[in-house]
Amino acid sequence: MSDPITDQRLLYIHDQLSDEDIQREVDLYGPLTDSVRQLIAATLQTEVGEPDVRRAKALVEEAAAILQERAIPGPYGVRWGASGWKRGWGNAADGVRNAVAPPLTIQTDPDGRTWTDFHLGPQYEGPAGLTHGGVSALILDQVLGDCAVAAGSPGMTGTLTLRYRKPTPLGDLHAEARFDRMDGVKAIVKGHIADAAGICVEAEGIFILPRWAREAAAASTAG
Ligand SMILES: CCCCCCCC/C=C\CCCCCCCC(=O)SCCNC(=O)CCNC(=O)[C@H](O)C(C)(C)COP(=O)(O)OP(=O)(O)OC[C@H]1O[C@@H](n2cnc3c(N)ncnc32)[C@H](O)[C@@H]1OP(=O)(O)O
Repeated sequence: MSDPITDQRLLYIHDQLSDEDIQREVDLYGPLTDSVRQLIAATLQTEVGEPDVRRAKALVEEAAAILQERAIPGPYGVRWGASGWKRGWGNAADGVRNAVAPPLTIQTDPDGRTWTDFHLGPQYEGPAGLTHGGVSALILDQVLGDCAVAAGSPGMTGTLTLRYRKPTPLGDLHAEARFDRMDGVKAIVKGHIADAAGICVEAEGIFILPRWAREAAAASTAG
């Protein structure tokens, strides 16, 4: 029987890929992902006639069949190359190969502040003309989670608390996070999403390295 903890561990993979090979994959798959992202927006915005909709559908199905000819059977997981280059390429917020991701390019300043300027297209709509609250949560989860990583305390999200202070428009937005403190094994990180006029959503996250990873880290330090 499959065990979720074992399944999860098996998807953290050190595959020793060289930086040159990883860069080649970025250059190959990145533009494909961008094209699919364009397709998602076009699918919801198009007003062409019925024959064109049907023709587009057939072309999309043909493209999907080509890509499915050889494919991994499940999630991409998190992989590291020989130099330590980390690829969370299936990640729903910033995955290089995930067209559902806005995408986010998350930066970290020397003082540990983690931030991203990003653009949300029409596919992220919740209330009319506004960003879906769950999408804001997705983005804050990732930006706060990366801030915990930058602070040296990576972890799964234990608790994410949000306060939606004012409606978040679609379009150009900014998100940022700062490490607040450790409380035992819990890393506490605070952040927000803002538009040009100010803060829209505030967040506090508690990130915890799972027990199995804490035990593996303790064993490798001891050994
Ligand atoms: C080889 C490398 C391995 C790396 C490992 C990778 C980690 C990720 C790294 C980098 C990612 C960066 C990007 C992230 C961005 C995206 C994040 C997401 O979307 S995450 C998906 C959503 N979250 C879940 O699905 C969590 C599901 N929950 C769990 O897995 C566990 O419940 C977990 C890890 C949260 C805690 O499990 P326990 O077994 O480690 O916890 P116990 O040992 O019982 O408690 C430790 C302390 O934490 C508190 N605690 C436990 N659960 C809590 C919770 N949910 N909220 C707040 N505190 C909690 C407890 O009260 C205890 O506190 P006291 O030490 O007594 O003060």
